[in-house]
Amino acid sequence: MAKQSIQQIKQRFEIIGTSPELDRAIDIALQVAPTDLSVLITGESGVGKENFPQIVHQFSKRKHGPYFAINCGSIPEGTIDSELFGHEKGSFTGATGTRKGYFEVADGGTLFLDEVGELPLSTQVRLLRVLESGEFIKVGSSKVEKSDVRVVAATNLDLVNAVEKGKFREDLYFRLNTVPIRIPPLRNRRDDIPLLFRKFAADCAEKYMMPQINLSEDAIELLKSYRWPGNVRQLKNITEQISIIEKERIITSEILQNYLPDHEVGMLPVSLSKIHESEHKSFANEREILYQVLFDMKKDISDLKQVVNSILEDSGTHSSTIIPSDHTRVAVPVKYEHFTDNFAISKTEGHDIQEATEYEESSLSISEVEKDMIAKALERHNGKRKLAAKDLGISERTLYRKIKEYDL
Ligand SMILES: Nc1ncnc2c1ncn2[C@@H]1O[C@H](COP(=O)(O)OP(=O)(O)OP(=O)(O)O)[C@@H](O)[C@H]1O
Repeated sequence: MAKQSIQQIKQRFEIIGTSPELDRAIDIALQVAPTDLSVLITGESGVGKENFPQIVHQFSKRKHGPYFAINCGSIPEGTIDSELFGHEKGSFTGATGTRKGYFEVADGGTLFLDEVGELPLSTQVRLLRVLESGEFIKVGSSKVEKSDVRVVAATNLDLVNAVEKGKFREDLYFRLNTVPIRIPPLRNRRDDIPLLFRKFAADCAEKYMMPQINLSEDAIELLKSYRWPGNVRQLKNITEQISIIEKERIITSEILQNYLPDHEVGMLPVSLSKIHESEHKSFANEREILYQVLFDMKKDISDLKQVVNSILEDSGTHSSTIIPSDHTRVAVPVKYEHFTDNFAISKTEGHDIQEATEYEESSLSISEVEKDMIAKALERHNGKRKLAAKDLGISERTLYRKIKEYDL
């Protein structure tokens, strides 16, 4: 494909980057588009896979037909068959009428199955059948129906590994992977990093009507040398954070490093102290949010200990009751009547020591905190995953995965 056409595609789909790997991925998408072959787009999370099925659709003979993008990871296992293939009235509780599925409504068009690796095995069987013969059966029906749909699938999982583990059908993998398109991680196309930064900074400046941020020379080098585990999505988030939080419009490497989580040396809470010191809370991904929560909880506990100690010292009863800052289990001979939001403590009147209460610093694991946060967010939003995911700052797909993982 001529460079010119690739350039036009980039403009039309607002794809930024000049790396040969990215150009090659666009080139393959354009070449395969007019055929009816299945396409599998692979690449780490956040690399920019979502544009590619649209390129395939827009440059195919189906471009005037319907196009639907379905996130397989965010649809509960119990309803995925019905979503994809439809159902008959009365086929399950709540099926008050017959419903068309995506394969029926997308007849003559393209279906983008994102996170295809998340499909349950039983749905994989149905998918293979429709891909091979165009035939499908609605849930609760026995009538075979036909549909002419082209499937473009995407995944950030290692499907070969999933096949080996028996989680993904090998025949379906080969059927979907007729033409693979691999989107390289951002760290393998470092020259694109400053271009993407400039684009996101310009978008942000326009959106919030503010002067655009620019990088100093040393900041460009730092940005390019970073590993970008969250790829373009992470770069976009960080650019937006800097645009909004920083007053300076020239971003130096000193400013920039406050926003780059220390993934190179492992994501230890120590990196949070840096964040805390600078008071720039940059959360590149959900794990960081959890570290921040843990960090804040730990700080709250030590603040609390200090308050208790100072009260005990004031009342002269401290000799045997100082709460050590680093011990996990201590005896506190104070009756806590209540803790207000700002940790004021009321002792029982007239008696400094009423009873010995055992105080145990809770040793919550990250997963426990995560589970708790997710459960609370779901409760707050009456089980509405979309709102809960937004509240938690994670994708709906990730939330769905976590719900399954924690059996919530
Ligand atoms: N080359 C690019 N130019 C401009 N924006 C990009 C580019 N690549 C990705 N983006 C932006 O980065 C964000 C993440 O991209 P996208 O959602 O396509 O990632 P993904 O690979 O599908 O991730 P996931 O597997 O987690 O769904 C989007 O906002 C997208 O617009």
